[in-house]
Amino acid sequence: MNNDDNSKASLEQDEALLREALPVEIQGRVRSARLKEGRAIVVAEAGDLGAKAREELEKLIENALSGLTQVDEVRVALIADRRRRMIIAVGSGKGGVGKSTLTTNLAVALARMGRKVGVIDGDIYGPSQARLLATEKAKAKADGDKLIPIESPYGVKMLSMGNLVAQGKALAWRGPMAGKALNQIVDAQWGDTELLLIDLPPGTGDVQISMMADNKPDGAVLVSTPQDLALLDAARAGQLFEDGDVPIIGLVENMSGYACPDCGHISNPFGEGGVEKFASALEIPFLGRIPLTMETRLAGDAGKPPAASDKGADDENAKPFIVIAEALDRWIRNGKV
Ligand SMILES: Nc1ncnc2c1ncn2[C@@H]1O[C@H](COP(=O)(O)OP(=O)(O)OP(=O)(O)O)[C@@H](O)[C@H]1O
Repeated sequence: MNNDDNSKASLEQDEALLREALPVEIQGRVRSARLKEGRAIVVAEAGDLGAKAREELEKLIENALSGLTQVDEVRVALIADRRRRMIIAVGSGKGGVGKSTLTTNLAVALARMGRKVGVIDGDIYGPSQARLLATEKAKAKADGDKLIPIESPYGVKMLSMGNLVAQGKALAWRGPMAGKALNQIVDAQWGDTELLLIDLPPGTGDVQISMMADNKPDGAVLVSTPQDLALLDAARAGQLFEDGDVPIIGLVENMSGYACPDCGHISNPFGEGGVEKFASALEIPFLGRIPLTMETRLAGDAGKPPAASDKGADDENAKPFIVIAEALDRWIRNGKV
């Protein structure tokens, strides 16, 4: 080994020593850690943290390293090299087709598969994620200028436009204000969240336009009921993503087939297979269909997403959401559903 190799090995040894002395939950933030004549110099990522959380991070690093015999002094430099999280938008052309229900259940199913997921309720004019994720009683707090997401009981963090605006005042939030609110939520203190699902308002309005400009999603899931009119609107919503070069991950058919709770007969109030045919005509992947069931609606109102069922995919109301979440998980891993 020459001198260069020696010094490289010793730098690496120092770095490993310092990193290992830190609590596991903050190790991922460390960009570099060096030790020079008893002085530990740690550079850590804190772009997503507010003032109080930054102070705490600094203290945690100082306390952990000052206990080492090799260290006399600790210097911490916090940088704001904003960590990139994946953003997936869930959109529809029309309201009431089940976009929010799908977003919640995909988030819960992905969290149960081990992903760290956050939900953003971008539907400023009719926020529903607080009800769906049972966080209605929680108030969003802030650390300095950073909002702190709310922990739902299902392992999914969330923030809603509804947390930023007093009930009944949403209509005054037009244009740039709505877009700004969305930016503030995307920039919140999401911590180790790796994936944000945005439940968009229906259509192609202000929130969508500002999202495409400032927080362009990595992909979009479109949801539609099987009626022709809903499909045409979904196509229009899809166009917005295509125009902005956002890949459409696929199309979901919601409220397809209604199983009569008394006799089990399946009827198709909105037609059958329409969304799949439509997806194939547009060469968009078809991600799956979610039947219309009384349980799904009641579960939504009660803040108990079917995807959180203890029975997992053995629960017939959870299964369709889990199947679509698995397709999404494959897309996140290999870019293909
Ligand atoms: N598969 C389903 N089976 C039964 N009810 C459903 C299903 N999907 C959604 N619903 C119900 O339909 C209603 C509308 O759903 P949801 O709020 O998810 O739609 P949305 O497209 O987000 O609507 P909005 O545009 O108002 O935000 C809710 O009462 C919900 O519980």
